[in-house]
Amino acid sequence: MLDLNGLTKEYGAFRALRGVTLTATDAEVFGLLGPNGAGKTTLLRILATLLQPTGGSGTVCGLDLRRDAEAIRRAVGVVNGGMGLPARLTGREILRSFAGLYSLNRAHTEARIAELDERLELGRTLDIRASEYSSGMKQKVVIARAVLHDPALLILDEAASGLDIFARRSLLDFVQASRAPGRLTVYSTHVMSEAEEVCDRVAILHHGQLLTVGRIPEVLHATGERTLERAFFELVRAHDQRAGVAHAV
Ligand SMILES: Nc1ncnc2c1ncn2[C@@H]1O[C@H](COP(=O)(O)OP(=O)(O)OP(=O)(O)O)[C@@H](O)[C@H]1O
Repeated sequence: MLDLNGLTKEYGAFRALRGVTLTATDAEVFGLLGPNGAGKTTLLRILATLLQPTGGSGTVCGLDLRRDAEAIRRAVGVVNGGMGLPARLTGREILRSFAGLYSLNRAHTEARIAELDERLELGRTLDIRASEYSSGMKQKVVIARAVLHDPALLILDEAASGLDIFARRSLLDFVQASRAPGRLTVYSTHVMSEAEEVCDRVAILHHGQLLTVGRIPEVLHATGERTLERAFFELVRAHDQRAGVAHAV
């Protein structure tokens, strides 16, 4: 489903990703964790083919990140914290206009909107303009728009940031329910409790390098810690200590 081999990304002289190798299978929620500036958004943008890697290779749903960008875009849905919506349109109009981009027919679109209304409790958001949305209402429509075409890979990048506890709960429940054959959800966050709740496996990225990839109990066991947050601190600390030693030699 997702197969990355030594992916690198340089912005000028700055190395944002330093050889990322990982695989993820369908029917799982895969967590991408890391402190600010770790390279999470860079990696997710490469998966969505919004950025080209500088080196290495990778496939999404068997499609090549470099050669098959257009096909990958049809197979991917993206949600990030900063997405905008056209202020003058209602939720239903926004979803219908997106359906047009994906060439979904009218009957399919209406059935899908009804299904997402039920799953995401879109309610009033469908019939009032986006300019009148609260941030939780906005995020629901952003998510509905991202999954309207039933993408094989759903990428959520800090999707819960800025949401109140109700909207956050409904997002996490939606992610929990997203596991299905042929579907992979990649959930990026720096909030460890969210990852602990919804992710089956996690990768911890720091300074563009993967410090670990595994099921959460394996990560806890390997670090001897009780919580993912403690395991995260320990892995980052140990890495920085080794890097400090390496710099000092
Ligand atoms: N267009 C760019 N040009 C130069 N440097 C960039 C660019 N985009 C990102 N970077 C740098 O690459 C590094 C990784 O950024 P990225 O946004 O991928 O991290 P992140 O893990 O998503 O961080 P955050 O949690 O703060 O969003 C950062 O040091 C950032 O400053």
